[in-house]
Amino acid sequence: MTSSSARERLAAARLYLCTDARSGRGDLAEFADAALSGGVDVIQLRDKGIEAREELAALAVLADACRRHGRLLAVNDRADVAHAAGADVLHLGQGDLPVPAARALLGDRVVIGRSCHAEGEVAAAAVEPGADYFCTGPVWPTPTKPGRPAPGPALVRYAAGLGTDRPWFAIGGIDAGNVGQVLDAGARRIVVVRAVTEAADPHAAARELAAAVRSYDG
Ligand SMILES: Cc1ncc(COP(=O)(O)OP(=O)(O)O)c(N)n1
Ligand SMILES: Cc1nc(C(=O)O)sc1CCOP(=O)(O)O
Ligand SMILES: [Mg+2]
Repeated sequence: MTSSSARERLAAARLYLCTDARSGRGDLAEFADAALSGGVDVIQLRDKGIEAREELAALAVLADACRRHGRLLAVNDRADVAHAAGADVLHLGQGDLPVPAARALLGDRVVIGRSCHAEGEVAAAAVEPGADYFCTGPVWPTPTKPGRPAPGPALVRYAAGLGTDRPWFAIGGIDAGNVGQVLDAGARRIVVVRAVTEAADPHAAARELAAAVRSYDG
């Protein structure tokens, strides 16, 4: 895949899933198949504290699923792991590697994203050289990111008001019951964790979210 096609596919993505290595009650491949066939466009392995060797093993499972479904594989935090896994995407938070350092390690092929939690961070990420997309959140307080204050839908409205061409996603506390509020605030792309990883039927959960987000297209 060329770098431009990964960027184009990231721009076309509407539903981005972060999962740990244990989702699917031990059958990560089955879980990934269910989520991807339900409409997830990007899967990130987000498993804080996992050892690199174990992380690479889980990424190999997700990479195989992404290849079969033609979707993007994302790595959280670590440029070395993204390189070793042959990932399409690296996601960096405000406290992670600076974008130029990651870009120097990964070259132009890999899509790089940034987390933002305040207006100033959003304004900076919208023009930051080397960054391809950004995320705003948490929209609502979430146990997945304990202790992270939630700027709420106001930050989504701020990002939408910038009118930037750079792709951006809303994240934090989003599920099928409140996704309409996020879309009404101006988001056209979302990231979820529990709404799919903790769903009794991950395929149906992904399908419902993907349909909701895509219903705001065009
Ligand atoms: C797609 C996506 N958006 C935001 C985050 C959060 O990144 P960060 O703030 O670095 O926090 P951790 O996830 O590393 O705990 C993300 N991982 N992915
Ligand atoms: C990983 C993460 N990052 C956030 C941010 O605001 O950057 S919120 C978050 C957790 C989102 O999990 P859930 O969908 O289960 O609420
Ligand atoms: Mg991080």
